Amino acid sequence: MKRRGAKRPSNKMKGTLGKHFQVQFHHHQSSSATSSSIFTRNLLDFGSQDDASTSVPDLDAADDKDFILSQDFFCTPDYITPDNQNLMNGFDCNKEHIPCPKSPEKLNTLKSKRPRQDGILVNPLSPTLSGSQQIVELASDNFDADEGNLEKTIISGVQKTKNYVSQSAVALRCRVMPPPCIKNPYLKDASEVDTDPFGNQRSKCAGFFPAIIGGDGLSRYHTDFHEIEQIGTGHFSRVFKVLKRIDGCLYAVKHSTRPLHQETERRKALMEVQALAALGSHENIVGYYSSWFENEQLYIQMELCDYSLSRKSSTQLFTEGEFLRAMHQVCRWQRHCSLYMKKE
Ligand SMILES: Nc1ncnc2c1ncn2[C@@H]1O[C@H](COP(=O)(O)OP(=O)(O)OP(=O)(O)O)[C@@H](O)[C@H]1O
Repeated sequence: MKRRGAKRPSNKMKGTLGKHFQVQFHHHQSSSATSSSIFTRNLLDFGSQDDASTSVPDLDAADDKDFILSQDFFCTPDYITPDNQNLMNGFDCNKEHIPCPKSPEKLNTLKSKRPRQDGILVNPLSPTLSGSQQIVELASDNFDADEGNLEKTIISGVQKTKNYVSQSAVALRCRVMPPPCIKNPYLKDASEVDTDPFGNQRSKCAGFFPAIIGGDGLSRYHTDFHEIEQIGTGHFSRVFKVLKRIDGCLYAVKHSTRPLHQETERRKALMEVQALAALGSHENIVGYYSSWFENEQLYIQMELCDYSLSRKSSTQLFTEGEFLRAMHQVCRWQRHCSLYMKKE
C-alpha cells in the first residue's frame, strides 16, 4: 500500500487496532482527492473550527483532523468503495482470528483515568471529553511504548481541545443513513413495494448516500425517509408518501412549502403538531409520530391514510354509506375532543 506523508513511526502502533487506524488513516489520505465534494467540504468546515491553539502536541495537527474525522464521523469514503477488500476483511474476527477493537466499556478502567493538572480525575468516557480525546485514550491502551507521550497529550488535550467536536459534527455523526428496510416483517399486511426504491445504491453501501443528502449534509428527511410520491397539497404545505428507511413502514410526511423565518410563524405552525400530539391515538384521528424543523420548514411525520375525502372530485357524489361513515367519524372525533377538553 502506498504511504504518503507518514509521520508516525510504525512501532508506535502495535496490534490490530493500530493497524486498522493506520490503514484507515493512510487510505483516507490517499483517497481524499477522489472523495466527493460533500465529504471534502465537511472535512474542511470541520477542520476550520480547530484553531492553532487546539492542536495536540507530538502529533501533526492536520493528520489528527483526518485521522479523527475519517474514523469517527463518516464511516469513511473507504467504506463505500473499498480499494482493497482484504483490508476491510480485517474487521472480521472469525475470518482472520484477529481481536476486535476494544469496546468503549473496556476503557473505563482505573488505568485509563488520568489525573488532570487541577487534581480532578478524568474519565475518558465522560461527556466533558471530546471525541478526539477519546480516540487518543483508545490508542493508549494499545501502544504502551507511547504511554508517557500520550499521557501528556491527554492532559494537554483536556486543557486545549475543549470544544473540538462541534455540535454540527455530532449531528452529522447521528445522520449516517441507516440501511433501508423495504419490508417490515412484523407487519401482518406489510406494504409491498414492488420495486426496490434503493436500486443499485443498496449494493454500494450500507449507510451513506451523499447524492441525496441536503446542502448542509444534515437532512433528517432524506436520511430517514425515502420519498415515494406527493399525495396532497395544503394551503401552506405539501404531503408526501414516504418509506421510513429503518423500519420499512410507510408514512405521510407533511412539510411547509415556504421557510418559516419568523418565530411567530414557527409557533403557529407548531400548533398543528401540538394538537395532534395532545389528541393521542384514535381510530378517527390521523396518527402522529414526530416532527422537526429542517431548513426553517416544519416536517410532520404522520400515519399514512389510504383514503382522503378531499381526493374525491367535486363532480363525484358520495354514496349514502360513505356519507354515513363520514358523519359517524365526525361525531366520534367530536366526542373524543370534548373528552380531551374535560381532562384539561
Ligand atoms: N396523513 C395523511 N395521509 C394521506 N394523505 C394525507 C395525509 N395528510 C394529508 N394528506 C393529503 O394532503 C392533503 C393536504 O393536507 P392537509 O389537509 O393536512 O393540508 P391543509 O391543512 O389544507 O394544509 P395547510 O396545513 O397548509 O393549511 C389532504 O387533503 C390529503 O389529501
